Amino acid sequence: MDWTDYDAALFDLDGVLTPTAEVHMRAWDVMFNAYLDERDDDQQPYTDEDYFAWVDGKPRYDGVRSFLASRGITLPDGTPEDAPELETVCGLGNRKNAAFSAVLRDEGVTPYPASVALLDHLRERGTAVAVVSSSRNAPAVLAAAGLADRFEVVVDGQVASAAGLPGKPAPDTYLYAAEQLGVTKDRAVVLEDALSGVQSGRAGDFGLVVGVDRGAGAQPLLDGGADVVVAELDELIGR
Ligand SMILES: O=P(O)(O)OC[C@H]1O[C@@H](O)[C@H](O)[C@@H](O)[C@@H]1O
Repeated sequence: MDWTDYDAALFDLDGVLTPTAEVHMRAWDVMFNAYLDERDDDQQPYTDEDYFAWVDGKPRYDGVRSFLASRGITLPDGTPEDAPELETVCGLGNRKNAAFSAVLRDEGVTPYPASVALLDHLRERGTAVAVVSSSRNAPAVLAAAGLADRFEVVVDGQVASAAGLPGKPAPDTYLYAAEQLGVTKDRAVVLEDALSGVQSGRAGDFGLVVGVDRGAGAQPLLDGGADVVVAELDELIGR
């Protein structure tokens, strides 16, 4: 890869820099299956395919809404302050968050070594870097992974909501990060593991969209808008 063509790398976090997409995935599975069991309308279980199709990469409550809609279920939105016991979109999202936070607290996070190798390379060559994550937990995950001081710009779920930016697959959070770094979109690379994430990079017309296949599948990522798909980020170390 020739980095002289680019001024910045915009990284998704969960599943790109840290193996936390797995933790999100497990927490969603436990929460949605418990919820579907509670209902009396004979729903099929929630599966990993449901995660990749409806939830992966999206902001918390958008993921809940998308999955429920796929099953013909509509709940009141509620508000982000809703208690986890409430049967609302926000209540269910917050139920899942309790499970995610417990794993983060008990197990910590180790970043992918190959991703840290690419960050080291970009630091050496002076390429600007930002994190663009749908997650409201991104600052806590970055801190737990020892990566917080690597990024000057972090656009997470809280920042997006405060700035009124629509989440992935809309391009707005990535465009906002590029603007914060003072780089143009054609000189910026988006790195993403989720279908909604590569769609966001494509919709923003960025210089390069890199898909990282952590389970979404290389072909779906290419079809969604990735220019190239890699298994590990150190494949991108180059000039
Ligand atoms: O941590 P939060 O705010 O609930 O965000 C959830 C989402 O954060 C994203 O980064 C993950 O890719 C999603 O899969 C996850 O569902």
